[in-house]
Amino acid sequence: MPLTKTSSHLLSPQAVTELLERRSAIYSDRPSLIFGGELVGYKDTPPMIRYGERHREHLGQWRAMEERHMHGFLRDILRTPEEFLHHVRRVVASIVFRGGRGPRALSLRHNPDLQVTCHLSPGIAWLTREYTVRYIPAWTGIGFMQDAKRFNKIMVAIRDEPYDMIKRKMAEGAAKPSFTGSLIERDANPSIEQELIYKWTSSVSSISSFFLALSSYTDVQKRAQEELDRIVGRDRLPSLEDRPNLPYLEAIVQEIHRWNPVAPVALPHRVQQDDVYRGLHIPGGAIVMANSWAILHDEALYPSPDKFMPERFLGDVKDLNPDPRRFAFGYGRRVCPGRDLADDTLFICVAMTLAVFDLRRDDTAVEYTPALICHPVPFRCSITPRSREAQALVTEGK
Ligand code: HEM
Repeated sequence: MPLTKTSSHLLSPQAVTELLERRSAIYSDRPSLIFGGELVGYKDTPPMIRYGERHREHLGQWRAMEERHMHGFLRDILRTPEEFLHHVRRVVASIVFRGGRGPRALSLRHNPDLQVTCHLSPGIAWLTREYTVRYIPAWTGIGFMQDAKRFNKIMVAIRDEPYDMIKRKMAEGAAKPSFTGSLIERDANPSIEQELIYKWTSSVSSISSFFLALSSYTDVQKRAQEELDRIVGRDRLPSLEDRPNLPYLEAIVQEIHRWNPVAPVALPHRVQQDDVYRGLHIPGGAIVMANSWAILHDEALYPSPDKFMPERFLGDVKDLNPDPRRFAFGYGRRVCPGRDLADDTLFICVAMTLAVFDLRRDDTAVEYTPALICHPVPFRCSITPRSREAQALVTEGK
């Protein structure tokens, strides 16, 4: 564990558990990020605010709404399968901040900058101590300052537009049920709710990974479809209630969280006072990064870590293959409050999609954008209905 005044990298489950979880009272602050925080506009979002400034709320259960949106997603895919990545973005946006689907989600269509977080390469986002960068005007033409200005504009639009629309509709009594709407109802103070929407890109990434993995590993796909046919049958779509009876699908969801984690180094934690871990002095103010990717790809914990192998979670070997959700959603008091929503959304997407579609890819390349939040590089994937009956389930809906 290399330690410096400014940053420490935790590479083992023991270190993240001991420091970020057991000692979370002092390891839950965030450092201030100049580029990714202030300049781009993430500064006052829940992931970036200093510890103790605001209280987080846990997300509620949204099963029926998730299933309804996911069914709409299947219809979209049936109509224009080649646009599946766009449909993924829209369904996640719909689940997080709107009950209905319509022009606002569509207005973001084909906007490459939507993947704003992809561009926050760790190198740039880590300009935490370079306070001078804040004062370099964009007109100097220095690349990242222009990027910051452009990203900031998009961030403000992504942040404010859907939220303002839901608020307006609620005032008119015309709002459909949505996650954001329910939060507004509970607390009229907009700060937390408004900003929760930032994170929906994380779920987009994990659902895109599902399409990438399952279209490449067709043997996994076949086994999942066999389980779905046996347990759910072919005359209805699966629901979240089926989840406990679908262990192989559950294992696929875990493997997606592990294989290419959305947030490979989680988000930085800042220790608030001097501390000692295994004889090492950790100075107050140090930035502590948990390298979740390294843990989730540790050969000693997950044998053949680069392979997409859901069956690793079906065995019961002590100390092997721990549930990756322990690491993929972050740590201690800053753990992701959207984890249940995100995990359910991923499960129902995997189950419904595989129940009715076959996925196939000729290309086997697996490439991700290097960033704080990683996405698969856009790829092609053929998506076809499994049968006439499956197609009818999508169009008629049961
Ligand atoms: C697969 C999907 C997702 C993954 C893998 C994920 C992962 C993470 C990670 C690693 C963190 C940092 C935790 C830490 O600092 O230790 C985080 C924070 C956060 N996530 Fe998620 N997330 C996902 C989806 C969501 C969704 C759908 C929402 C909201 C609707 C959400 C809301 C948040 C918020 C508000 C924080 C900041 C918490 C804090 O700093 O106290 N996330 N997430």
